Amino acid sequence: MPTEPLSQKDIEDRLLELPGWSLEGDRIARAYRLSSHFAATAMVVHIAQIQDELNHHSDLTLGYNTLALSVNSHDAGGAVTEKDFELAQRVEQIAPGHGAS
Ligand SMILES: C[C@H](O)[C@H](O)[C@H]1CNC2=NC(N)=NC(=O)C2=N1
Repeated sequence: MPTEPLSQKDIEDRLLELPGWSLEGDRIARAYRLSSHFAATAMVVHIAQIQDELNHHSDLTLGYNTLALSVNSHDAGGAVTEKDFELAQRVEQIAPGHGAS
């Protein structure tokens, strides 16, 4: 996967395909709400599995029934790259199965 920084335009274009995700400073981010603390915790574990598979790791904050992710690429000097969007896509794919919204 390329690790070059994406342009502002590329980031905005890709965010259009990821409802709920936004640019927060130099990171892409999204929060999810779940039905319970256990459901949120289970999704964290699933995300951890994906992150290890991709070797790309978000900052992930677990609340009572919420979780919040933000990610950029320190490999690219803290810029947003394709890898960040790949992780976001993968998390979006599993979110419905966890009842996350
Ligand atoms: C050595 C290893 O490939 C790097 O530290 C990986 C691991 N996980 C990572 N996660 C994120 N978010 N950004 C990175 O640049 C990154 N780099």
